[in-house]
Amino acid sequence: MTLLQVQNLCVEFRTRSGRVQALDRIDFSLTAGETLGIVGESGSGKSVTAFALMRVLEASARVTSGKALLQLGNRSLDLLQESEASMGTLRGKEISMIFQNPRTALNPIRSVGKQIRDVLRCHTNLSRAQIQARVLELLAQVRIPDPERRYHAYPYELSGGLCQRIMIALALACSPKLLIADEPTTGLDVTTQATILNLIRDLTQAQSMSLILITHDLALASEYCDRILVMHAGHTVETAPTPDLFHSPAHPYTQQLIAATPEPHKQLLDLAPIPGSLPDLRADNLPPCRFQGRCDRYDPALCDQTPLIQHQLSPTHHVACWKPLQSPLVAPSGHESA
Ligand SMILES: Nc1ncnc2c1ncn2[C@@H]1O[C@H](COP(=O)(O)OP(=O)(O)OP(=O)(O)O)[C@@H](O)[C@H]1O
Repeated sequence: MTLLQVQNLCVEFRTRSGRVQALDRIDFSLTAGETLGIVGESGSGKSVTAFALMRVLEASARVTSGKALLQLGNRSLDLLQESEASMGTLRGKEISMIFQNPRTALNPIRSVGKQIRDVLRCHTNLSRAQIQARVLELLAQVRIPDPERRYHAYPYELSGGLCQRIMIALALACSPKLLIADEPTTGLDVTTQATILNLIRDLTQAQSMSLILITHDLALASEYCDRILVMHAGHTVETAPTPDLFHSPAHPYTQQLIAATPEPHKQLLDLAPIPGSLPDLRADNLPPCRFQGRCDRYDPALCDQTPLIQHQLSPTHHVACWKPLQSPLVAPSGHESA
């Protein structure tokens, strides 16, 4: 069953130096209980996608088109159209987010136990005693040692790893249907990273939640995600089940990302850096394919056609490229297969 359907999502920022077209026609869906990885280099639009879904974009941002349909029972809500009051109810209860830096996401002047208590007070009808018990249960679930004592701790008294566990407890307090984890292990050491990601995976699986895991690390996404969506410069360039993406990448950017991803058998010199950089998203006449300036398969006669083509390689594998590395299933009507 589809839990979330994002269609044609476009977001821009107004800046002094012009309009930044941060997201352009983002499309993806997520089924109940599925883990979707959103990967791409810095600036590709991963966080803006998450903020748009949570409706926490900053004031200079504007959603210029699109839908984000969240299925709750037999109700379908468009997250981009819901009132602020309705979003206040949905956030924390039905959709939650774990942010990159737990120290800045947590309230620095409130004890962590009280912060979890606040979420439960806001979204449940539990009694005072039940809330207290649930907070301790959540602290134990995210494996905080000595929950009774840590309840009274302030974020500055806890390590980065413990703060991230508190964020997870806050996000999962009301068992939302969808959890968005935006680079949840930024700034943590490798061992703590694995512990935090395993914790997120175990808790979301135990509650059959859907998870969107945002990361620039393709290797990490391959370990934790059922499906991967690759973003480049505000475009969705490829979506596929994780094994398909690795065995038969269809977009040249995905292929380059895989070649740049460390693996146990690869030497440092085997890793191929991705040439070039993201295009300037302030440009008024961005090319239809935003990867063309970095692509060795670029053919102006084909690749400058607008709009950018969406090829289907299998029912679950899609690529936005005129010259994909794999043959499409069927050429879309009106187009020759590239
Ligand atoms: N406040 C802002 N004003 C102007 N442009 C912005 C603003 N915030 C984000 N952008 C632009 O939106 C684009 C997408 O940014 P986003 O933060 O989503 O990237 P990201 O893929 O999450 O990167 P990172 O991995 O570094 O978090 C970038 O080009 C960025 O410059």
